[in-house]
Amino acid sequence: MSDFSPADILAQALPYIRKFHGKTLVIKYGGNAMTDPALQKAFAEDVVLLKLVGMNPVVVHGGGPQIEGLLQRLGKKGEFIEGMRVTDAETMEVVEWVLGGEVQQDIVGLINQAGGKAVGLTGRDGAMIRAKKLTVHDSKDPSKEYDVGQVGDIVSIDPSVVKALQDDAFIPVVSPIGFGENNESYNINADVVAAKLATVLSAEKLLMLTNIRGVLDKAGELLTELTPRRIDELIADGTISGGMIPKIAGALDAAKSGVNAVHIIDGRVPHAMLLEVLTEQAFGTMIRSH
Ligand SMILES: Nc1ncnc2c1ncn2[C@@H]1O[C@H](COP(=O)(O)OP(=O)(O)O)[C@@H](O)[C@H]1O
Ligand SMILES: CC(=O)N[C@@H](CCC(=O)OP(=O)(O)O)C(=O)O
Repeated sequence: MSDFSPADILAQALPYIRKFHGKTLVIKYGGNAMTDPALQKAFAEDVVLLKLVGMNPVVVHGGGPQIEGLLQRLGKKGEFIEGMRVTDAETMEVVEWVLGGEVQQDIVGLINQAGGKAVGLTGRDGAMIRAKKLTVHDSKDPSKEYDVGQVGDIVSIDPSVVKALQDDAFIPVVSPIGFGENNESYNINADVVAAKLATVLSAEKLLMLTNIRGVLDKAGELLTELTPRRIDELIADGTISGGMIPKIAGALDAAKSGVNAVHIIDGRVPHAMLLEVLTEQAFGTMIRSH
């Protein structure tokens, strides 16, 4: 970027502002990408800037490390299977408390401070995210199943509350909690919620901000583009593992369901989102639908 003067950079943004005007951008803000206060502030400023130039950002946030922190204080240790937190009743209470409370309100507060009008929602609000119990399949041997407790599989998303807020100049900030037939709560992976929400909103872009440069190959090199076939290979040989599994699965679903641009990007880079949306710079990993 140092080759460009500030005026060059601003001028470069114009075609992107025109292209994305009035379009919905779903931004997954990972718990790992939100640990540094200066980065959090830059993130909130980016969201507000995109809104003020006429785009419709919708934030879906995670909070894995923050949940882990409270579990530890309570003397519990989190366990993950295939990137999903094993969620017993007590863990579910912690998840609701952390995601629906502190983490969300921090993001809402920072966006408001940056001059936006953010509204925090969980999947219960506006009867948005209906879920049922998820059965996790082993990524290498799909006949093998795991019970991970109160983890939700999305049944449907009704985005009308998000749309209503968008139309009224608000910025929705969604935490990944769903509700079941008997009003029970479900803990849903935030990547999965972001991907599905992007699909039902017919979003132009899905940006997943995480704590790594993008998807890496076995040698640690950045993969700038991924096709469905390559993703299958990388999962089968164990190159993609842990938290990257639901992220890439969600990203691929969204790409196949018509979200035009799906990118996994490095949330540790200040203003990562602006660079991705408003400049020519290729950044992170782009997921292709075919
Ligand atoms: N092939 C891969 N490329 C990049 N990251 C990977 C890969 N396989 C597993 N990972 C792990 O996935 C993590 C990102 O997922 P996760 O921790 O769930 O992030 P977030 O909190 O942003 O959702 C990375 O930090 C890395 O440890
Ligand atoms: C089922 C499941 O794993 N839910 C996640 C929800 C939060 C999340 O996804 O946070 P990140 O985006 O920061 O990873 C969890 O309990 O950690």
